[in-house]
Amino acid sequence: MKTEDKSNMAKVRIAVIGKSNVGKSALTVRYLTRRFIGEYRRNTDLLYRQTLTVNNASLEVEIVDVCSCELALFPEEAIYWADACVIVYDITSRTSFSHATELLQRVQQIRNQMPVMMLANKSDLEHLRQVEEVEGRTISIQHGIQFNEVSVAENSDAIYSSFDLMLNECRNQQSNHKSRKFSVSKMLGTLIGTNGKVPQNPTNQGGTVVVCHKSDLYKSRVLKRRQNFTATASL
Ligand SMILES: Nc1nc2c(ncn2[C@@H]2O[C@H](COP(=O)(O)OP(=O)(O)OP(=O)(O)O)[C@@H](O)[C@H]2O)c(=O)[nH]1
Repeated sequence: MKTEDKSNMAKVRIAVIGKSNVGKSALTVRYLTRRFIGEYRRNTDLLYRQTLTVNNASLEVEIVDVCSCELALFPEEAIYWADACVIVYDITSRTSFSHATELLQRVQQIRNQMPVMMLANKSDLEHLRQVEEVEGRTISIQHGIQFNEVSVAENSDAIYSSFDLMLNECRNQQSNHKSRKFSVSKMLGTLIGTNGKVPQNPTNQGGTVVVCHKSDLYKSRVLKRRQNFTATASL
């Protein structure tokens, strides 16, 4: 795709959060590459960038996989940076469910219009289950968000359908916002003579995986700089 085409492409940023070891990295890589990788580098936040086709339209997606965000280190910067948020817990860990519930409340306190979904991972480990599906579903209904139980290891279809649904929701929000912004800039353009043209920055091409240190992510300037990062790292 040409750079000039890509500069008009919709872009969605997603923050994947949840307690350590729930499968955030495995989920992100599964969604983007269809592969399951058992072990990942710990204590590292990862930023993934990839162009996807969702509902026959290209979309530039950035996903930040925030490593083990304990409540004391609530990833506020990542939540403000993101257009949508995925909260993950592990059905074999009740503490990860309590943690996810607290994260959900805090996310909705600071970004109440942001699309959020909750994924209950490791449904293949039924014999170790500590959290019933109905518990996750109930809390999600109470907060008006999407919920699915999945197994990243077993490649549940719901991983793809739920991410796609959330990306569509973001795109719709953005196009509604854009059309409102367009009418305002058009009106201003008529008044000051710019014909409503808003300058746009060119965006990068291709899929990218950026490895960064956990502490860096809380500095928003670092995230902004990374948007122009082109080096790749193996998964
Ligand atoms: N059985 C099973 N194991 C899984 C599943 N998803 C992830 N795992 C395993 O769970 C462990 C943790 O996965 P990660 O993706 O590293 O978890 P994380 O949430 O990113 O962990 P932190 O980096 O510590 O925050 C790994 O051993 C994965 O192989 C799943 O669906 N089923």
